[in-house]
Amino acid sequence: MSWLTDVEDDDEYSDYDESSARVRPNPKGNRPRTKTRPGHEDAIPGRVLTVDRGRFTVLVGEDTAEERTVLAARARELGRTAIVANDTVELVGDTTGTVGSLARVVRVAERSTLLRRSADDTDAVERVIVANAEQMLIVIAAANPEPRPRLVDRYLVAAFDAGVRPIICVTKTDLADPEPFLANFAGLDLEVFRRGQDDDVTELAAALRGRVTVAVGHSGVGKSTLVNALVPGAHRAIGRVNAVTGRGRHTSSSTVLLRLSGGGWVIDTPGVRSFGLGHVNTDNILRGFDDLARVAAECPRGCTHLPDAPDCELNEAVARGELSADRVDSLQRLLTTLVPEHGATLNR
Ligand SMILES: Nc1nc2c(ncn2[C@@H]2O[C@H](COP(=O)(O)OP(=O)(O)OP(=O)(O)O)[C@@H](O)[C@H]2O)c(=O)[nH]1
Ligand SMILES: [Zn+2]
Repeated sequence: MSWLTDVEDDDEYSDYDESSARVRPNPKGNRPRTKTRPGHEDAIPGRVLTVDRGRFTVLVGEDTAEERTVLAARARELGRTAIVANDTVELVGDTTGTVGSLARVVRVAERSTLLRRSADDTDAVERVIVANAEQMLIVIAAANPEPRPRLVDRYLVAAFDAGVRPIICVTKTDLADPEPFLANFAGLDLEVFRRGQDDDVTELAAALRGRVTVAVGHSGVGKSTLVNALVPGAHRAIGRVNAVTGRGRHTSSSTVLLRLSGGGWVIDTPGVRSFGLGHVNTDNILRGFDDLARVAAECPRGCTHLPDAPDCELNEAVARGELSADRVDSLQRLLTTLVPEHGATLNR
């Protein structure tokens, strides 16, 4: 299973059936269908900060003198449309944000990106985790717990599927040299940050400034420690790594947006440890590789682009010396995470 059993789902989902939160397969882009209804001309926009038991905390009037958080519930007319962290929604009713007030969400704006996961690799039903993120910060420890390339591959696939730019931060570089591990990703041209105990986070903070970044990482890698360094005052609970399992203990499980002091947001996803990739298709991954996608456009129909694929243009371009073997290797490794017998067993 790709999803730890000790993780609570966002309560949002327990009230609605799976079909409610799913997005229709859409190989041409990852924009979901959004329900828009006429009326409510007086509705005001806001950013969903948290989702909890059918209640949404929405930031209204962002960066203005009228900025406030408003508690809201889903309007009946919205039906079962998913509302997730960082969605832009429109509110009607009591939007004053005063204690005891409750507004209604009447619209969910079209999303620019959409991070999704399925329950496991064999499950094509997907759930939305975060909307409109621009970057995915993949947090991985140099040691304790040992870094696993296949886990990072899975995050990368989820990022490419979402249309989100992946970046990596290796923590605990005081414990081990991260370079041998990072060599696995050399062909991907990723921005990589390294951090040891108490190192400052100036460079990473600069890469996040003014952007919306969703942070993901396996338990115990030091994600909370990192988020606290990036967002002083965030007070994300720091766990202890179990000496036997090398895993941390989850202290909280709901997705939350944290504001960066220089502008921008970090979205912490304590409940999201890995991604079931049952909903992802090859084309979605290829979109993250413009240079290779252009070549692969000439492949035979239904080409898997794997090393054994007959007449695959990618393999042939490498053989002719026209494409970097490293880069095609990297793509092929990501594509193999979608082959059930590889992905499913390497999931945890
Ligand atoms: N040596 C070393 N330890 C670190 C570093 N960063 C975090 N730790 C420790 O690693 C342990 C786990 O850190 P957390 O920040 O709780 O990890 P997490 O990824 O948030 O894990 P959960 O608490 O399970 O969500 C804590 O004991 C931290 O003090 C680092 O750079 N070097
Ligand atoms: Zn091919």
